[in-house]
Amino acid sequence: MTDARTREEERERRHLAETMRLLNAELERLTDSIDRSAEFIQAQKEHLWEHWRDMDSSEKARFRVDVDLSVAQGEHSVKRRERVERLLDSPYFGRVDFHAASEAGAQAHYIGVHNFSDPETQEILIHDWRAPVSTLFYDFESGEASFEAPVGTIHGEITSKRQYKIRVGQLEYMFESSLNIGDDVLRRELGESADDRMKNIVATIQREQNAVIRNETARVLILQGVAGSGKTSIALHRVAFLLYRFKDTLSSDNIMILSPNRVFGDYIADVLPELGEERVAEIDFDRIAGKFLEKVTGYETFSEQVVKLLENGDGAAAERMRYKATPEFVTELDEWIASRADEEFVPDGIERKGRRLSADWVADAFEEARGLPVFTRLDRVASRAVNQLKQQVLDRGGSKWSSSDASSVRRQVRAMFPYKDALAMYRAFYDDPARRGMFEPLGRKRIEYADVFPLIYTMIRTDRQEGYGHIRHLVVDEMQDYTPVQYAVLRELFSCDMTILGDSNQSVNPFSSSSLSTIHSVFPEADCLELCKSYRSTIEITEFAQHISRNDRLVPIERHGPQPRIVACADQRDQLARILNVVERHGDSGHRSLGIICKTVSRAEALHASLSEAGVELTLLDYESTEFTGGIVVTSAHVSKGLEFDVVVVPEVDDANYADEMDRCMLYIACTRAMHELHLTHDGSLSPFLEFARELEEHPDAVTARAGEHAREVRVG
Ligand SMILES: Nc1ncnc2c1ncn2[C@@H]1O[C@H](COP(=O)(O)OP(=O)(O)OP(=O)(O)O)[C@@H](O)[C@H]1O
Repeated sequence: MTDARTREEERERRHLAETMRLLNAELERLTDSIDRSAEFIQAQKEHLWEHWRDMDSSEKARFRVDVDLSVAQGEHSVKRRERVERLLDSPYFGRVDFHAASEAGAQAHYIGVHNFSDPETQEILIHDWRAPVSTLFYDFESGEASFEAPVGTIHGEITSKRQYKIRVGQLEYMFESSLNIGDDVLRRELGESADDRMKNIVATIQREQNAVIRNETARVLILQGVAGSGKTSIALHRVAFLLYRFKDTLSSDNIMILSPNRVFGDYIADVLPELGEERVAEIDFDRIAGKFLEKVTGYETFSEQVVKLLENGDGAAAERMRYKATPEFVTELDEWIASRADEEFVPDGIERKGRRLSADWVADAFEEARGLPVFTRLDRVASRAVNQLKQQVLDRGGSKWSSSDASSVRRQVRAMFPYKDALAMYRAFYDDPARRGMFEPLGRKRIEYADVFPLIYTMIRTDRQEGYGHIRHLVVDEMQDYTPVQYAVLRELFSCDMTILGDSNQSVNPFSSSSLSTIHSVFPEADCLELCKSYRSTIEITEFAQHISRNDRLVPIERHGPQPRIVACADQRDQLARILNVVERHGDSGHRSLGIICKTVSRAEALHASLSEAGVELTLLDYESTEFTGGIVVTSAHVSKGLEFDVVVVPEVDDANYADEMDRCMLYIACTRAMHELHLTHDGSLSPFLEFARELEEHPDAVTARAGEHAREVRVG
């Protein structure tokens, strides 16, 4: 190391020590203030209990205000203390020296997860990564640069940029990097083992990712990104950015994430708290379906549909799905619903208790409510009729008006329209000979998944429904798995900004997946952005997965690891032994998480049972799971969406198991979950999707003795 570098590093260590000293002093000050607030509140409460009877109402009110104020101050200090605690672990990760054109010299700006100012001088010692000046760190190399400050654009020159890794207050390494966020630091970060949960990436956000995070103008932003390009991470950082940028008008209560399942929701749950923001509410399409259909009809779930297709491909069902998965279908259904009122409502006279309203009166009342959904319109006519007739009956004197009279009037109005509810109407949509056979309920009271959202859409378009009015920003992950009609439902329920992200190569159902252009046709006003760099996996794993499902736009990050292994096994027993072998070696490696990803949940259950019997401690993740656990996990490709593991094993990659297009999607998803190592096992012939990798195939002779003891005559999955 040169003398100059040693001196610089020494200077940085002193700066770090001084920052830590100030942070520790602030921590102490906040802890004192929290303790004092707690003591004050306790004293006030005791005083209140003792003197409650003697106090007049104004005194009581004053006391309550004082207590409320102290509670609020205490809560504020607790939040600040949490931030200081986070900074004490790693106060900053970057520094940018910027010489503003209007100033005499360059100034060093340290960037961390939160702002921190010197309590005495108020000088900003650490800038929040979301602050305007921090864009210099993410968006520019050395040389000319500018950023948008509240006072306008500040032009100048970046004279130096540094990156640091500080853990538990200790400087582990630092890099001088004139480039964007240096590759060395990024590679080091990516080379680390997977955490149990998704982690924040503030220290190494790349320029193209920063553009998505800091986009303030798009009302709807659609982000297509290859596997492992950081879409989910970016969406969460974008939420944190928006909460910071619009802190006066936007809170975490106004944001919702629509995620593919609860395991995924749990997996990402820590990112926002790590960034100093509250968790945001989460929802999925199954819960939306439950809310609407609970009292209407039974229905197949998305996962049941996927299982049906994977286990016993049903051509006619696939045809129905395909028909209902186009934007044209939404237009057709929409137009049909809109024309029902004009075509099928037949006004008639209403009679009750000897009083009558004419068919013309009814027609006029119905016309006046034009613009409302048809069932709301009928209710409006019925309410007006009830009021009119009731008034007439009461004016005449002598007779009374009861609730059964009102019900009779409502029944008469409903009888003027041939459908009793949205479900009846939706069924009738398929009476048209051109659509015959496209609606096949699963028994008397259960509909196919492909009908769930068309029906919900019909319900929304025909009757007033409660939406999510308080939500101001919705994040939709795995966008490719949702059909245009699901987007139409979202549009009706959420009239807010959206960030929609996904990857068309990772669809779990090729019959009803949506491409970027399909989604764009539902949101023509959307800004579309694309992320092509893939960060998760080593170049060897990424290239392997590219052969399964090619995306020419994908650019792998330069990080190397072992070649994926395909192990040809003698039989099921041998295959189980090979998997046990990987599990055993995993225990001794430095890696933390291992995902064994089967094609379906039922295969995952069987393998979970076999491995548990062999004494392996592991967790099964299935459709009912709500938590993501680290360690060794057995799951299905569908459930593994969005997750990642240090090491992945994909069992049973034979030609019977991975044969059609849907299987290809599953195999691609499974392989792209691996960060550092990928193992595939099979007995029988290799899947045609892996033909390209024949030369990687290993044909070990015999089962290893230790593993062989555990292996039994069981199916692997
Ligand atoms: N700029 C970055 N710095 C460090 N790590 C990154 C960066 N971008 C992405 N990663 C890492 O890459 C991995 C993939 O990120 P993420 O899960 O957000 O990608 P994704 O596009 O949603 O993946 P998929 O669609 O395959 O589920 C994560 O481990 C994430 O931390």
